[in-house]
Amino acid sequence: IGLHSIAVGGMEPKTVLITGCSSGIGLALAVKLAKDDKKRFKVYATMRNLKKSTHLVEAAGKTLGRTLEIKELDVCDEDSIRSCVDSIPEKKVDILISNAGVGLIGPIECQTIEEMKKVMDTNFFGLVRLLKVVLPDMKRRKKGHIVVISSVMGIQGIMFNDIYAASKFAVEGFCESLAVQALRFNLHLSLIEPGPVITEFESKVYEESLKMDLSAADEETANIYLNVYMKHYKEIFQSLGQLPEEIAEHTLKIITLDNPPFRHQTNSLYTPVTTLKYADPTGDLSVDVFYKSVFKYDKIFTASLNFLKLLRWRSRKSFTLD
Ligand SMILES: NC(=O)C1=CN([C@@H]2O[C@H](COP(=O)(O)OP(=O)(O)OC[C@H]3O[C@@H](n4cnc5c(N)ncnc54)[C@H](OP(=O)(O)O)[C@@H]3O)[C@@H](O)[C@H]2O)C=CC1
Ligand SMILES: CC1=C(/C=C/C(C)=C/C=C/C(C)=C/C=O)C(C)(C)CCC1
Repeated sequence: IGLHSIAVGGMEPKTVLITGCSSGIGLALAVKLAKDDKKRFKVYATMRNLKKSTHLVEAAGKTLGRTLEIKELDVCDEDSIRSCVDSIPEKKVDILISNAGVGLIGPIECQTIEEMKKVMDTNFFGLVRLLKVVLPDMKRRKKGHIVVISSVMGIQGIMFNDIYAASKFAVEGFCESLAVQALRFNLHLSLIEPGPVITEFESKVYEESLKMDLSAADEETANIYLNVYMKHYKEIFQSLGQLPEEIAEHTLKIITLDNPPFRHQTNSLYTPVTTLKYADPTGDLSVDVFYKSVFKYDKIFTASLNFLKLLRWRSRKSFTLD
Protein backbone atom coordinates (compact mmCIF):
# COMPACT_ATOMS: atom_id res chain seq x y z
CA ILE A 1 0.00 0.00 0.00
CA GLY A 2 1.37 3.42 -0.98
CA LEU A 3 1.90 6.05 1.69
CA HIS A 4 -0.78 8.23 0.20
CA SER A 5 -3.47 5.61 0.47
CA ILE A 6 -3.34 5.46 4.25
CA ALA A 7 -5.74 7.85 5.90
CA VAL A 8 -4.96 9.71 9.10
CA GLY A 9 -5.61 7.50 12.10
CA GLY A 10 -4.78 4.32 10.17
CA MET A 11 -8.26 4.03 8.65
CA GLU A 12 -8.28 2.81 5.09
CA PRO A 13 -9.56 5.51 2.73
CA LYS A 14 -13.06 5.04 1.36
CA THR A 15 -13.36 4.38 -2.34
CA VAL A 16 -15.53 7.04 -3.95
CA LEU A 17 -16.77 6.79 -7.53
CA ILE A 18 -18.15 10.02 -9.01
CA THR A 19 -19.75 10.39 -12.44
CA GLY A 20 -19.63 13.47 -14.69
CA CYS A 21 -16.34 14.97 -13.45
CA SER A 22 -15.33 16.87 -16.60
CA SER A 23 -16.89 20.06 -15.22
CA GLY A 24 -19.13 21.68 -12.61
CA ILE A 25 -20.25 19.90 -9.46
CA GLY A 26 -18.57 16.57 -10.30
CA LEU A 27 -15.22 18.24 -10.86
CA ALA A 28 -15.45 20.37 -7.70
CA LEU A 29 -16.49 17.38 -5.64
CA ALA A 30 -13.75 15.09 -6.95
CA VAL A 31 -11.12 17.72 -6.14
CA LYS A 32 -12.59 18.52 -2.72
CA LEU A 33 -12.58 14.87 -1.65
CA ALA A 34 -9.16 14.15 -3.13
CA LYS A 35 -7.69 17.12 -1.24
CA ASP A 36 -9.21 16.04 2.07
CA ASP A 37 -6.73 16.87 4.86
CA LYS A 38 -7.43 13.61 6.63
CA LYS A 39 -6.99 11.60 3.41
CA ARG A 40 -10.27 9.82 4.04
CA PHE A 41 -11.02 9.18 0.36
CA LYS A 42 -9.65 7.50 -2.72
CA VAL A 43 -11.52 9.19 -5.55
CA TYR A 44 -12.31 7.64 -8.92
CA ALA A 45 -13.33 10.71 -10.89
CA THR A 46 -15.06 9.53 -14.04
CA MET A 47 -16.19 11.18 -17.27
CA ARG A 48 -17.56 9.94 -20.56
CA ASN A 49 -14.88 11.64 -22.64
CA LEU A 50 -11.33 11.57 -21.30
CA LYS A 51 -10.34 14.29 -23.75
CA LYS A 52 -12.26 16.64 -21.46
CA SER A 53 -10.04 15.91 -18.46
CA THR A 54 -7.79 18.99 -18.75
CA HIS A 55 -9.66 21.11 -16.17
CA LEU A 56 -9.83 18.27 -13.69
CA VAL A 57 -6.14 17.43 -14.15
CA GLU A 58 -5.28 21.06 -13.50
CA ALA A 59 -7.52 21.36 -10.44
CA ALA A 60 -6.44 18.00 -9.02
CA GLY A 61 -2.76 19.02 -9.00
CA LYS A 62 -0.62 16.72 -6.89
CA THR A 63 -3.56 14.54 -5.88
CA LEU A 64 -3.60 12.99 -9.37
CA GLY A 65 -2.35 9.42 -9.20
CA ARG A 66 -2.46 9.56 -5.40
CA THR A 67 -5.88 10.22 -3.89
CA LEU A 68 -7.50 10.85 -7.30
CA GLU A 69 -7.65 8.76 -10.45
CA ILE A 70 -9.46 9.62 -13.63
CA LYS A 71 -11.45 6.93 -15.43
CA GLU A 72 -13.80 6.71 -18.37
CA LEU A 73 -17.47 6.11 -17.66
CA ASP A 74 -20.53 6.88 -19.76
CA VAL A 75 -23.73 6.51 -17.73
CA CYS A 76 -25.65 5.75 -20.93
CA ASP A 77 -23.53 2.67 -21.59
CA GLU A 78 -23.81 -0.35 -19.26
CA ASP A 79 -20.56 -1.92 -20.52
CA SER A 80 -18.67 1.29 -19.83
CA ILE A 81 -19.95 1.33 -16.21
CA ARG A 82 -19.13 -2.35 -15.74
CA SER A 83 -15.58 -2.07 -17.06
CA CYS A 84 -14.92 1.05 -14.97
CA VAL A 85 -16.07 -0.67 -11.76
CA ASP A 86 -14.14 -3.83 -12.72
CA SER A 87 -10.96 -1.76 -12.94
CA ILE A 88 -11.25 -0.57 -9.31
CA PRO A 89 -9.33 -2.70 -6.76
CA GLU A 90 -11.62 -5.50 -5.49
CA LYS A 91 -14.37 -3.80 -7.55
CA LYS A 92 -15.27 -2.18 -4.26
CA VAL A 93 -17.16 1.13 -4.21
CA ASP A 94 -17.82 2.51 -0.72
CA ILE A 95 -19.45 5.75 -1.84
CA LEU A 96 -21.14 6.12 -5.20
CA ILE A 97 -21.89 9.69 -6.27
CA SER A 98 -24.27 9.80 -9.20
CA ASN A 99 -23.77 13.29 -10.57
CA ALA A 100 -23.74 13.12 -14.39
CA GLY A 101 -26.71 14.93 -15.84
CA VAL A 102 -27.98 17.10 -18.65
CA GLY A 103 -30.53 19.90 -18.78
CA LEU A 104 -33.22 20.85 -21.27
CA ILE A 105 -35.43 23.91 -21.33
CA GLY A 106 -38.04 25.25 -23.69
CA PRO A 107 -41.62 24.59 -24.84
CA ILE A 108 -42.21 20.86 -25.42
CA GLU A 109 -43.72 21.67 -28.82
CA CYS A 110 -40.22 22.64 -29.92
CA GLN A 111 -38.36 19.64 -28.51
CA THR A 112 -38.02 16.26 -30.20
CA ILE A 113 -38.81 13.00 -28.43
CA GLU A 114 -35.18 12.04 -29.12
CA GLU A 115 -33.90 15.06 -27.16
CA MET A 116 -36.29 14.26 -24.33
CA LYS A 117 -35.19 10.60 -24.27
CA LYS A 118 -31.57 11.69 -23.98
CA VAL A 119 -32.43 13.61 -20.81
CA MET A 120 -34.30 10.65 -19.29
CA ASP A 121 -31.60 8.24 -20.41
CA THR A 122 -28.82 10.26 -18.79
CA ASN A 123 -30.47 11.65 -15.66
CA PHE A 124 -32.71 8.72 -14.74
CA PHE A 125 -31.57 5.53 -16.49
CA GLY A 126 -27.96 6.62 -15.94
CA LEU A 127 -28.57 6.27 -12.20
CA VAL A 128 -30.45 3.00 -12.65
CA ARG A 129 -27.57 1.54 -14.72
CA LEU A 130 -25.02 2.59 -12.08
CA LEU A 131 -27.00 0.97 -9.30
CA LYS A 132 -27.52 -2.27 -11.22
CA VAL A 133 -23.73 -2.60 -11.25
CA VAL A 134 -22.81 -1.21 -7.82
CA LEU A 135 -25.75 -2.13 -5.57
CA PRO A 136 -25.34 -5.95 -5.49
CA ASP A 137 -21.85 -5.71 -4.01
CA MET A 138 -22.89 -3.06 -1.49
CA LYS A 139 -25.79 -5.30 -0.41
CA ARG A 140 -23.47 -8.28 -0.07
CA ARG A 141 -21.08 -6.29 2.10
CA LYS A 142 -23.94 -4.53 3.93
CA LYS A 143 -21.94 -1.36 3.56
CA GLY A 144 -22.03 1.65 1.32
CA HIS A 145 -23.43 5.08 0.65
CA ILE A 146 -25.27 6.05 -2.53
CA VAL A 147 -25.36 9.79 -3.07
CA VAL A 148 -27.46 11.17 -5.88
CA ILE A 149 -27.17 14.73 -7.16
CA SER A 150 -30.85 15.41 -7.73
CA SER A 151 -32.24 18.97 -7.79
CA VAL A 152 -34.92 21.19 -6.32
CA MET A 153 -36.61 20.26 -9.57
CA GLY A 154 -36.86 16.73 -8.22
CA ILE A 155 -39.36 18.17 -5.74
CA GLN A 156 -41.04 20.90 -7.71
CA GLY A 157 -41.55 21.44 -11.42
CA ILE A 158 -40.65 24.75 -13.03
CA MET A 159 -42.15 26.24 -16.15
CA PHE A 160 -40.33 25.20 -19.38
CA ASN A 161 -38.28 22.61 -17.51
CA ASP A 162 -40.97 19.95 -18.01
CA ILE A 163 -38.73 17.11 -19.18
CA TYR A 164 -35.76 17.91 -16.96
CA ALA A 165 -38.02 18.12 -13.89
CA ALA A 166 -39.69 14.85 -14.93
CA SER A 167 -36.26 13.18 -15.07
CA LYS A 168 -35.41 14.41 -11.56
CA PHE A 169 -38.86 13.42 -10.24
CA ALA A 170 -38.14 9.96 -11.65
CA VAL A 171 -34.82 9.95 -9.77
CA GLU A 172 -36.56 10.94 -6.53
CA GLY A 173 -39.35 8.37 -6.85
CA PHE A 174 -36.84 5.67 -7.66
CA CYS A 175 -34.64 6.55 -4.68
CA GLU A 176 -37.58 6.92 -2.29
CA SER A 177 -38.69 3.42 -3.19
CA LEU A 178 -35.19 2.05 -2.84
CA ALA A 179 -34.51 3.79 0.47
CA VAL A 180 -36.45 1.28 2.57
CA GLN A 181 -34.64 -1.67 1.04
CA ALA A 182 -31.32 0.15 1.49
CA LEU A 183 -32.05 0.54 5.19
CA ARG A 184 -32.64 -3.20 5.47
CA PHE A 185 -29.15 -3.78 4.02
CA ASN A 186 -27.56 -1.18 6.26
CA LEU A 187 -26.86 1.09 3.29
CA HIS A 188 -27.14 4.86 3.22
CA LEU A 189 -28.95 6.62 0.41
CA SER A 190 -28.94 10.42 0.11
CA LEU A 191 -30.43 12.82 -2.40
CA ILE A 192 -28.63 16.16 -2.69
CA GLU A 193 -31.04 18.80 -3.95
CA PRO A 194 -29.29 21.94 -5.16
CA GLY A 195 -31.12 24.98 -6.48
CA PRO A 196 -29.45 26.82 -9.35
CA VAL A 197 -25.68 26.27 -9.49
CA ILE A 198 -23.36 28.31 -11.70
CA THR A 199 -21.76 25.67 -13.90
CA GLU A 200 -21.59 24.80 -17.60
CA PHE A 201 -25.07 23.32 -17.11
CA GLU A 202 -26.53 26.80 -17.06
CA SER A 203 -24.49 28.10 -20.01
CA LYS A 204 -25.09 24.95 -22.11
CA VAL A 205 -28.84 25.08 -21.47
CA TYR A 206 -28.92 28.84 -22.08
CA GLU A 207 -27.01 28.64 -25.37
CA GLU A 208 -29.14 25.74 -26.61
CA SER A 209 -32.26 27.69 -25.76
CA LEU A 210 -31.11 30.71 -27.76
CA LYS A 211 -30.58 28.47 -30.81
CA MET A 212 -33.96 26.79 -30.35
CA ASP A 213 -36.36 26.89 -33.28
CA LEU A 214 -39.52 28.28 -31.72
CA SER A 215 -41.61 28.07 -34.90
CA ALA A 216 -43.56 25.09 -33.59
CA ALA A 217 -44.79 27.14 -30.63
CA ASP A 218 -47.61 29.68 -30.83
CA GLU A 219 -46.74 33.34 -30.47
CA GLU A 220 -47.82 33.66 -26.84
CA THR A 221 -45.83 30.60 -25.71
CA ALA A 222 -42.71 31.82 -27.54
CA ASN A 223 -43.15 35.25 -25.98
CA ILE A 224 -43.56 33.86 -22.43
CA TYR A 225 -40.53 31.65 -22.92
CA LEU A 226 -38.21 34.34 -24.30
CA ASN A 227 -39.40 37.45 -22.52
CA VAL A 228 -40.65 36.10 -19.22
CA TYR A 229 -38.94 32.80 -18.44
CA MET A 230 -35.52 33.43 -19.96
CA LYS A 231 -35.35 36.84 -18.33
CA HIS A 232 -36.02 35.34 -14.90
CA TYR A 233 -33.71 32.40 -15.58
CA LYS A 234 -30.61 34.65 -15.74
CA GLU A 235 -31.81 36.67 -12.74
CA ILE A 236 -32.40 33.53 -10.66
CA PHE A 237 -28.89 32.24 -11.35
CA GLN A 238 -27.35 35.60 -10.50
CA SER A 239 -29.29 36.06 -7.29
CA LEU A 240 -29.75 32.54 -5.93
CA GLY A 241 -27.01 30.65 -7.78
CA GLN A 242 -24.49 28.70 -5.74
CA LEU A 243 -20.97 27.77 -6.75
CA PRO A 244 -20.12 24.11 -7.47
CA GLU A 245 -17.66 24.25 -4.55
CA GLU A 246 -20.58 24.95 -2.20
CA ILE A 247 -22.38 21.82 -3.39
CA ALA A 248 -19.12 19.89 -2.92
CA GLU A 249 -18.88 21.21 0.65
CA HIS A 250 -22.45 20.12 1.42
CA THR A 251 -21.84 16.70 -0.10
CA LEU A 252 -18.66 16.22 1.93
CA LYS A 253 -20.66 16.93 5.10
CA ILE A 254 -23.35 14.44 4.10
CA ILE A 255 -20.90 11.61 3.37
CA THR A 256 -19.08 12.08 6.66
CA LEU A 257 -22.18 11.95 8.86
CA ASP A 258 -22.93 8.79 10.84
CA ASN A 259 -26.59 9.10 9.98
CA PRO A 260 -26.87 11.00 6.72
CA PRO A 261 -30.31 12.33 5.80
CA PHE A 262 -32.26 10.92 2.88
CA ARG A 263 -32.87 14.39 1.42
CA HIS A 264 -30.65 17.45 1.66
CA GLN A 265 -31.29 20.85 0.08
CA THR A 266 -28.13 22.90 -0.35
CA ASN A 267 -29.63 26.35 -0.83
CA SER A 268 -31.37 27.90 2.17
CA LEU A 269 -32.48 30.82 0.00
CA TYR A 270 -34.40 28.43 -2.22
CA THR A 271 -35.96 26.39 0.60
CA PRO A 272 -38.94 28.77 1.07
CA VAL A 273 -39.84 28.03 -2.56
CA THR A 274 -39.83 24.23 -2.15
CA THR A 275 -41.62 24.55 1.19
CA LEU A 276 -44.69 25.83 -0.66
CA LYS A 277 -45.13 22.35 -2.07
CA TYR A 278 -45.05 20.66 1.31
CA ALA A 279 -47.23 23.38 2.89
CA ASP A 280 -50.23 22.75 0.64
CA PRO A 281 -51.16 19.18 -0.30
CA THR A 282 -53.46 20.41 -3.09
CA GLY A 283 -50.40 21.80 -4.88
CA ASP A 284 -52.27 25.00 -5.70
CA LEU A 285 -50.09 27.21 -3.51
CA SER A 286 -46.84 26.63 -5.39
CA VAL A 287 -48.50 26.86 -8.80
CA ASP A 288 -50.20 30.10 -7.74
CA VAL A 289 -47.04 31.68 -6.30
CA PHE A 290 -45.01 30.74 -9.40
CA TYR A 291 -47.75 32.16 -11.62
CA LYS A 292 -47.99 35.42 -9.71
CA SER A 293 -44.21 35.82 -9.47
CA VAL A 294 -43.82 35.87 -13.22
CA PHE A 295 -47.14 37.18 -14.53
CA LYS A 296 -48.59 39.42 -11.85
CA TYR A 297 -46.00 40.75 -9.40
CA ASP A 298 -43.16 40.54 -11.86
CA LYS A 299 -41.62 43.85 -10.78
CA ILE A 300 -41.62 42.98 -7.06
CA PHE A 301 -40.18 39.55 -7.87
CA THR A 302 -37.38 41.04 -9.99
CA ALA A 303 -36.67 43.74 -7.39
CA SER A 304 -36.37 41.12 -4.62
CA LEU A 305 -34.00 39.05 -6.75
CA ASN A 306 -31.88 42.12 -7.52
CA PHE A 307 -31.72 43.02 -3.85
CA LEU A 308 -30.63 39.49 -3.04
CA LYS A 309 -28.04 39.62 -5.81
CA LEU A 310 -26.57 42.81 -4.38
CA LEU A 311 -26.35 41.37 -0.88
CA ARG A 312 -24.70 38.20 -2.10
CA TRP A 313 -22.20 39.91 -4.39
CA ARG A 314 -21.09 42.15 -1.57
CA SER A 315 -20.44 39.19 0.67
CA ARG A 316 -18.64 37.15 -1.96
CA LYS A 317 -15.37 38.60 -3.16
CA SER A 318 -14.53 35.71 -5.47
CA PHE A 319 -17.90 35.61 -7.19
CA THR A 320 -17.41 35.74 -10.97
CA LEU A 321 -20.62 36.02 -12.90
CA ASP A 322 -21.20 39.02 -15.16
N1 LIG B 1 -26.26 23.56 -12.47
C1 LIG B 1 -27.40 23.54 -11.85
O1 LIG B 1 -28.11 24.56 -11.75
C2 LIG B 1 -27.88 22.31 -11.19
C3 LIG B 1 -27.39 21.06 -11.53
N2 LIG B 1 -27.89 19.95 -10.91
C4 LIG B 1 -27.43 18.62 -11.27
O2 LIG B 1 -26.04 18.53 -10.98
C5 LIG B 1 -25.45 17.54 -11.79
C6 LIG B 1 -24.16 18.09 -12.39
O3 LIG B 1 -24.46 19.18 -13.21
P1 LIG B 1 -23.51 20.47 -13.34
O4 LIG B 1 -22.22 20.23 -12.71
O5 LIG B 1 -24.30 21.65 -12.95
O6 LIG B 1 -23.38 20.57 -14.93
P2 LIG B 1 -22.16 20.36 -15.94
O7 LIG B 1 -22.77 20.47 -17.29
O8 LIG B 1 -21.04 21.27 -15.59
O9 LIG B 1 -21.70 18.86 -15.67
C7 LIG B 1 -22.42 17.76 -16.08
C8 LIG B 1 -21.50 16.59 -16.17
O10 LIG B 1 -22.27 15.42 -16.56
C9 LIG B 1 -21.57 14.80 -17.61
N3 LIG B 1 -22.37 13.91 -18.43
C10 LIG B 1 -23.40 14.21 -19.26
N4 LIG B 1 -23.83 13.09 -19.88
C11 LIG B 1 -23.06 12.07 -19.42
C12 LIG B 1 -23.00 10.68 -19.66
N5 LIG B 1 -23.81 10.08 -20.53
N6 LIG B 1 -22.09 9.92 -18.98
C13 LIG B 1 -21.24 10.50 -18.11
N7 LIG B 1 -21.21 11.82 -17.87
C14 LIG B 1 -22.12 12.59 -18.51
C15 LIG B 1 -20.95 15.95 -18.40
O11 LIG B 1 -19.95 15.45 -19.27
P3 LIG B 1 -19.61 16.13 -20.70
O12 LIG B 1 -18.65 17.22 -20.38
O13 LIG B 1 -19.00 15.01 -21.46
O14 LIG B 1 -20.90 16.61 -21.27
C16 LIG B 1 -20.42 16.77 -17.24
O15 LIG B 1 -19.23 16.23 -16.76
C17 LIG B 1 -26.50 17.14 -12.83
O16 LIG B 1 -27.10 15.93 -12.43
C18 LIG B 1 -27.52 18.28 -12.74
O17 LIG B 1 -28.80 17.85 -13.10
C19 LIG B 1 -28.83 20.03 -9.92
C20 LIG B 1 -29.31 21.24 -9.53
C21 LIG B 1 -28.90 22.46 -10.16
C1 LIG C 1 -37.92 30.23 -8.34
C2 LIG C 1 -38.83 30.69 -9.41
C3 LIG C 1 -38.59 30.55 -10.76
C4 LIG C 1 -37.41 29.89 -11.36
C5 LIG C 1 -36.58 29.05 -10.84
C6 LIG C 1 -35.45 28.46 -11.53
C7 LIG C 1 -35.04 28.95 -12.86
C8 LIG C 1 -34.78 27.46 -10.92
C9 LIG C 1 -33.73 26.72 -11.50
C10 LIG C 1 -33.28 25.60 -10.92
C11 LIG C 1 -32.30 24.75 -11.54
C12 LIG C 1 -31.54 25.20 -12.71
C13 LIG C 1 -32.15 23.49 -11.07
C14 LIG C 1 -31.33 22.52 -11.70
O1 LIG C 1 -31.43 21.35 -11.41
C15 LIG C 1 -39.54 31.07 -11.77
C16 LIG C 1 -40.17 29.93 -12.53
C17 LIG C 1 -38.85 31.99 -12.73
C18 LIG C 1 -40.65 31.90 -11.15
C19 LIG C 1 -41.10 31.57 -9.82
C20 LIG C 1 -40.04 31.35 -8.85
